[in-house]
Amino acid sequence: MIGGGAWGTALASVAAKAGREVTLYARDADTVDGINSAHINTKYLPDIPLPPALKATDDIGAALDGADAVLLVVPSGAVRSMAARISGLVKDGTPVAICTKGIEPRTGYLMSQVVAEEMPHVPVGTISGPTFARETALGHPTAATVAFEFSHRDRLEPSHSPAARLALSMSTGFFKTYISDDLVGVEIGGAVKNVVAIGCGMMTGAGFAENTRAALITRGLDEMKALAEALGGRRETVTGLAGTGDLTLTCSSRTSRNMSLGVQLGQGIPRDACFDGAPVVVEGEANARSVVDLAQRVNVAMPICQTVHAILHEGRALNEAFADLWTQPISAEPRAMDLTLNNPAQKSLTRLDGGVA
Ligand SMILES: NC(=O)C1=CN([C@@H]2O[C@H](COP(=O)(O)OP(=O)(O)OC[C@H]3O[C@@H](n4cnc5c(N)ncnc54)[C@H](O)[C@@H]3O)[C@@H](O)[C@H]2O)C=CC1
Ligand SMILES: O=C(CO)COP(=O)(O)O
Repeated sequence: MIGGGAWGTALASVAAKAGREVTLYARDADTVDGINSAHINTKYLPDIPLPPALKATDDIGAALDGADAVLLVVPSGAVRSMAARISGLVKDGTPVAICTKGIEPRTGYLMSQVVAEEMPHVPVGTISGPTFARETALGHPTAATVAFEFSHRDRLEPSHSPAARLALSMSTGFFKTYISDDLVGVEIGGAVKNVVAIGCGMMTGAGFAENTRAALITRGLDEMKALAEALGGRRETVTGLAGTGDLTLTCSSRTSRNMSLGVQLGQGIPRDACFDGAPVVVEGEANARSVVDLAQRVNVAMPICQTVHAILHEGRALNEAFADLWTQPISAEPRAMDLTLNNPAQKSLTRLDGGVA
C-alpha cells in the first residue's frame, strides 16, 4: 500500500482483515511508528484500531519487495511522480490499482493512464466507490468496484483477471467488492463527483436546500454519463457504485472534504480560512479544472462543473453563477433528444430562510 493517509490506511486495514500480508508505505516516520507500535494512524484516522498484522515502513523499496499487488493511494498531484519512482521496484505483471480520484491537468489523462504511462510493464486498474475512509476502517458495511481492462484471455477466464483476483483479495464480511472492465466509466465517476460535491456544498452553504441538492446530484450524474461516454466509457457504469454511489455519498454529507469545502465557501469563508487553514486534500478543486478542460476538448456540455470551476478559479460570484445556471437554456432530459430552447426566465433564487440570493 503506497500512501499512509486516511484512504491508504483504511484500505490497508481492509486488506489485512481479508487475510493479506500488507505493508504500508508512509513518508512520515511518526505515522509509521504509530502503526507499528500502537496500531493507530494518529494523524489521519485517530482512535481507530488497525489490525496488528498491518506493518508500515518509510522504506518504499521494502514495502514493494515481493509484492503480489500494489495499491497506490496518494493525492492526484503526486501520482505521476510516485508511479515513476516505484516503476523499477515493481516486478513485471504485478497488478497496480490506483485508488486516487482525479484527472491529470494538461494531459487530461485518467489516473490509471498516468500510471500506465510510467509503469508500462504492469496491468493498471482502479478501486473506487462510495467509501469514506473512517467508516471503512471502522468496518461499516461498504462496497467498492475494482476495475481493470480485460484482455482476451481475461474474458475467457474472468476469474484469473487482475480485477477478479484483486476483488477476491480485498473482500471481507463488511467490504463488498464488485468487478468492472470499464476503467473510463469508473474513473470519470470518481473525478466528476468531487466537483459536483463542491457545487452541492456551495449551494447548501449559501442557504439552499434539498430540492437544489437533488437537482445537482441528478444533473451532475447526467454530466458524468455524457463525459464518460464521450471518452469511451459506458453510461451504465456511471450508474454504479463509482458514479451514482459516490456522487450520492459525497453530495449528502459534510464528512466529504469536497462537500465541506463547498459549504464553507458558500457561507462566505475565504478559501485560505477554510478547514481552519489546515492543508486538507480536496481533489475537486484541481478536478474542476481538469474536468472542464477535458469536457471542452471532447465537446461535452457540463454546466454544473463549469459553474463550480468559474466560482473556484475565475472569481465568479457564487450567487450570480448559480442564478445563471438555473436560467440556462431549456434542454431535453435525457440528452439523446436534441432540443434547446431560449430560457425567458428572470434570475431569481430564494433561500430557504426567505432571503433572495
Ligand atoms: N479519505 C477518503 O475517504 C477517500 C479518499 N480517496 C482518495 O484517496 C486519495 C488520497 O486521499 P486521502 O488518503 O484521503 O488523503 P490524506 O490527506 O488523508 O493523505 C494523503 C497521503 O498522501 C501522502 N502524500 C501526499 N503527497 C505525497 C507525495 N508526493 N509522496 C508521497 N506521499 C504523499 C501524505 O503524506 C498522506 O499520507 C485522494 O485522491 C482521495 O480522493 C478515495 C476514497 C475515499
Ligand atoms: O471519495 C470519497 C468517498 O468515496 C471521499 O470524499 P472526499 O474526498 O470528498 O472526502
